[in-house]
Amino acid sequence: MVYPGLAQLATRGLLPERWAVIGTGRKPIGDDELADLVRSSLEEHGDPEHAGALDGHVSYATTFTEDDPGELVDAIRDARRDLADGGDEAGVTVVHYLAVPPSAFEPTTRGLRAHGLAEGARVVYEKPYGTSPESFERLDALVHEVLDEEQVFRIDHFLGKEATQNLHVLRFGNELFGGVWNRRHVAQVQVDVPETLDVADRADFYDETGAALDMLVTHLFQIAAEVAMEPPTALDADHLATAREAVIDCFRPLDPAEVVLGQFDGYRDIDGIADDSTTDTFVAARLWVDNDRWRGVPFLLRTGKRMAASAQRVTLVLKTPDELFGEPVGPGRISLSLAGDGAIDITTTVKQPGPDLTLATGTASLALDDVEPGEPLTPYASLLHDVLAGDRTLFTTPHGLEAAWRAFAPLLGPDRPDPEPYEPGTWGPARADELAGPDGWVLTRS
Ligand SMILES: NC(=O)C1=CN([C@@H]2O[C@H](COP(=O)(O)OP(=O)(O)OC[C@H]3O[C@@H](n4cnc5c(N)ncnc54)[C@H](OP(=O)(O)O)[C@@H]3O)[C@@H](O)[C@H]2O)C=CC1
Ligand SMILES: O=C1O[C@H](COP(=O)(O)O)[C@@H](O)[C@H](O)[C@H]1O
Repeated sequence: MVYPGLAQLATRGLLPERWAVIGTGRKPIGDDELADLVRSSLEEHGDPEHAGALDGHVSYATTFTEDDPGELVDAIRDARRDLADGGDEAGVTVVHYLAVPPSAFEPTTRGLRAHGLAEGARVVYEKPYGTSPESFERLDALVHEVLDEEQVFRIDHFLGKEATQNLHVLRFGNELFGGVWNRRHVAQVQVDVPETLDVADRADFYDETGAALDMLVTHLFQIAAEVAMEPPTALDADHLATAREAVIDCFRPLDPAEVVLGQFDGYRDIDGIADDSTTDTFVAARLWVDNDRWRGVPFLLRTGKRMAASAQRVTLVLKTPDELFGEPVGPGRISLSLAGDGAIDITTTVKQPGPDLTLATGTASLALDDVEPGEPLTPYASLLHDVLAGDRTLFTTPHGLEAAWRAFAPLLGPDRPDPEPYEPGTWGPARADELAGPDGWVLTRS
């Protein structure tokens, strides 16, 4: 996703005039293999029109460890010299992008310090930033020993999605929606990200991470915070970010009895996965936001691999009167699809066309790329652009993450539920359906 993001920025003329990418990893990669890697990344995840946008800009060097500079330290030095083109090398912005498993964040940060690569650089950390409250604290202490906070960009690409940013525009820009954004009008909130995807091509990363760390404490918590935030003191990007991070303090620590973990049948047969792995490939949780606005409204969060469908939906299920003209009313929903370029769908009760006063349900849909002049950036392109511009608004902060880890912590203790098996191609363990209440998950029903 990083290469396609860069390719989009390059094609749109949004990168600096002179730029270079040095890929790195532990094993050597030859020029042809690198070219294949980049090409397949662009084919699989990018826009065919951007093919070739990275040609001549990408090279590869084996990574450093704390004690060994590998090829990377020299490669960065040479690239800085080339990009400065006889000018001042201090004018070259260096971004270290740590798209590595969480266990590699600390050693890589120590390596940056050991090889003098931290000074003046920006460093992007992928998620999950830590794997527990303790490891989060240890990592963040180390990061602050090595870097100033202004140098740090903790990425959560769900925050870079067009539709995510529309959550607050829809709410704060339209009284119609802003007025119902509370427990008087909302029965429940669902953040639902089922995936048909497998994990076979990233078994090492996945087995040490699992669904709850990979997606719940990260993307789903951040989206829940986007929905739940209090109105910021000013409607600008900085205040919105502060409000988003602040509401995570109100997340009640998860009750393991309100969490269902799952593991799809066949997971343990994947190469690189232990025969007795208890890693979760599915998680559903009921989260409570303990403040006046949301008291009593369940936030239902669900995600998993090898499920029945792929979607990324945030839905506010609205309260409705019990009946109208003697007929049951509902459902009423404000729903956003975060996938792709995003969409907003409003579902309401309407009169069925015809002579009788009969009720029906209708949905009005707005594809966000239909909004003129529609030139959306992918989340990674958008966030990489922010990193280059030094704009940290859509990145997470230690304060918000500390609160997220506090709310997540009960799932790491002895009460962590055992993952329940589920058939690939289904909606996960049956118990997860009960969690959503009598009307169930909106996506499962549709
Ligand atoms: N895949 C996805 O859809 C998304 C992933 N992410 C995040 O990106 C990060 C990487 O995930 P993903 O790309 O899927 O995982 P992969 O397993 O595909 O890639 C991990 C990469 O890290 C390198 N690596 C592993 N250990 C080390 C180490 N000790 N030092 C240096 N490099 C190392 C590997 O290269 P080598 O083996 O050559 O060292 C490999 O390139 C994770 O933090 C994940 O949460 C975020 C958003 C989306
Ligand atoms: O961070 C991650 O996100 C992807 C889903 O990303 P998207 O581009 O489809 O929005 C998920 O599949 C992956 O497991 C996770 O690491």
